[in-house]
Amino acid sequence: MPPATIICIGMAGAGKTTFVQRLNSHLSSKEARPYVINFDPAVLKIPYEPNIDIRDSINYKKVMQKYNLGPNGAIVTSLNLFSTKVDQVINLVEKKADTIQNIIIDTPGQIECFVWSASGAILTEAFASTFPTVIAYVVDTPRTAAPSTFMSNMLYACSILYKTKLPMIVVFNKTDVKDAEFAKEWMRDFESFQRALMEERENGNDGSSSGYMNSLVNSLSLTLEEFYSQLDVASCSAYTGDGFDDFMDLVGKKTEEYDKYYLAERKELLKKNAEKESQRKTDSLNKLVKDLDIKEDVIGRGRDSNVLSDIEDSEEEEELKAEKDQSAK
Ligand SMILES: Nc1nc2c(ncn2[C@@H]2O[C@H](COP(=O)(O)OP(=O)(O)OP(=O)(O)O)[C@@H](O)[C@H]2O)c(=O)[nH]1
Repeated sequence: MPPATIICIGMAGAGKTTFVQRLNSHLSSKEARPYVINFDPAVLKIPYEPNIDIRDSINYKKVMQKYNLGPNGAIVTSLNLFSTKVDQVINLVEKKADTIQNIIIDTPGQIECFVWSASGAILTEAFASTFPTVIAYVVDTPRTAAPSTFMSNMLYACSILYKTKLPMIVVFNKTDVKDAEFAKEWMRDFESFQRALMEERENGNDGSSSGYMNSLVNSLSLTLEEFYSQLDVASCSAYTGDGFDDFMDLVGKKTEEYDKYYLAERKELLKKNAEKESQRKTDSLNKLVKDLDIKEDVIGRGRDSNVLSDIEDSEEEEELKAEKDQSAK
């Protein structure tokens, strides 16, 4: 079975890097050492030993200086430069594919730099079309305890699901600080979330007492109900290691889902893209021919092979002639 890829995405400080470190040691302790990749060019120190580290090929500080960029621009440019090596990255991982069960990917905290950049999409696509791939959306549980923050975070997760079109597990991290039961309850029971929102509004904590905000929040929470129905939720503490067995069970479930639904969709998408690309090439070739006013018979299809068959024919004729001459003698 090909190894499952877990792409860890989450807001800055949600605990992605600590989560990757804990997951790495959790799997290693079960003698299922994963393949770990760091795609965050700006991180100073990582508490695990990655198999592939973007920082080995790209110097983020130099990118900043050379192209005169700010922090986010430099992350995007570093990812762009690195994405040109994506084939080599996939080759390296494929060589190890028989000996590993999981690939774990750490991404930059500036989600938009990864999820909404062309290079992030290229890297994600490359993995998703080679291995079963799952998104682990890491959430800072204590910092999402307010209903309006919770909703913003879930809308973000929803947009990532929409963009990547990959199976997703929402990981409520830092449960050693705050239990994630409240969040699970809000996801299960729409009314309990509405009540919490109402309380927040009555206490004047969300700063949105206008009628417009009320109706917007209500309709958004209904939209999220549909989103939750497709989600799987894990609660973990990257500090204590709690919840990692459950998380890995969900990865197994989502991998099956990937094989069942997403893979077929992906193949269809890749096929459509290939068709589009081939159509684009034909169109631009036709345009070029038209622009250069080249006559069609000059670029007639099979022209090269016609020349080849001529050579073969003439060779055959030569051989036949030689045979005839021989027998005549
Ligand atoms: N209490 C507690 N703290 C945690 C946990 N996981 C991470 N942290 C802390 O949260 C802070 C941020 O953790 P990181 O792992 O650096 O978070 P990140 O999402 O990788 O951050 P960026 O790379 O900046 O996006 C650090 O101080 C961690 O020690 C956890 O499970 N429990």
